[in-house]
Amino acid sequence: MPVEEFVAGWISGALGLVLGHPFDTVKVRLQTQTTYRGIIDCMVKTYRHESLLGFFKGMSFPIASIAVVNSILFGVYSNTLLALTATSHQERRAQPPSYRHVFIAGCTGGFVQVYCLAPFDLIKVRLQNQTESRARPGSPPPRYRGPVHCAASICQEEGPRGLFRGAWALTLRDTPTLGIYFVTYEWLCRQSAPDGQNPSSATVLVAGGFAGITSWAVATPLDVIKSRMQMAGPKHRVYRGVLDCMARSARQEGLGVFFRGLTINSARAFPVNAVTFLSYEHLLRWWG
Ligand SMILES: CN(C)C(=N)NCCC[C@H](N)C(=O)O
Repeated sequence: MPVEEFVAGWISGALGLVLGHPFDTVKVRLQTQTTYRGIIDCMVKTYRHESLLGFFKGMSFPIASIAVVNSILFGVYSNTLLALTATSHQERRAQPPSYRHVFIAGCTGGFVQVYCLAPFDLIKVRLQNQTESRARPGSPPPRYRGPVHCAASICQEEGPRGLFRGAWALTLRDTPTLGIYFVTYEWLCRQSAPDGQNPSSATVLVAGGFAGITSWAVATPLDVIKSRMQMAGPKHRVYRGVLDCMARSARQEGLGVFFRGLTINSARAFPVNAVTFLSYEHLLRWWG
C-alpha cells in the first residue's frame, strides 16, 4: 500500500486548515447561535469581545487530528482507486479512471475518515461555541478549559459515546460529498489538461477551490444538522435523531436554516481546498 498519499494528505490538510479556521469559527457560530445578524456582525462581535484569538478557538485539536483525518481521506481515496483501476497516482494522468470509480473512491475515503474525525470535530465545535473572553476580568469562565478538559468533561458527563454525538449526521454529510469533491476536482483538471499531462499549478488551485465550494454547498444542510446535534447535550436541546433535528429546526426557523453558513462555508472552502490540492499534488510529484 503506497504511503506517500497518506503523508501528502496530512501536510496539505494542515496547511488548508490554518488558512480556513477563522472562517470555520464564524460558520459554526452562525449555524448554532441565534444572536448574530450575519457574517459581519459575528466577525465584529467576536473580534470586540474575544480579540483575534477568538477566531482561532478550538484549532489545536484539529491541527493534531488533521494528521490522521486528511491522511486517511487522501490515502483511502488513492488506495481505493488503486484497487479499482490498478493504477498508481503517477499513472492516473495517462490512464484516467472513470468518474464512477473516482466517485466510489471519494465516498469510501469520506466514509472511513468520519469515525476518526467525529470526536475531534465535536470538540472543535464545542470550543468554537464558547464566546466567553478569557482576557476580560470579571467575565464568567468558559465551560471547557481546553480540548483535553473538553474531551474529559464530555466523557464524564455523557459517557465515551458522547464523543460520537452527531457522528451519524457527519457520515451522511461526508460520504456522498467527498465523492462529489473528488469528481469535481478531476473533472476540472481534465478540462484544462485533457491530453493526459499533469495540470498546471493554476489549474490545480482553481479545480481544488471549486471542488471545495461545490462539495460544501451540497454538504451545508447536513453540516447545520451535524453542528446542532454536536451542541446538544446536558445543557442544550437534545434531538431524537437526524430527522427530528431537521424537522424541529425547519419548523422553528424556516427552511433557510439549512443554508446557514453557506456563504462563509464557500468563502472558506476555496482557499482551503486550493492550497490542500496544490500541496498534495506537488508533494506527490516530488516524491514520485
Ligand atoms: C464537503 N466536505 C465535507 C469536504 N469537502 N471535505 C473535505 C475537507 C477538505 C478540507 N479539509 C475542508 O475543510 O474544506
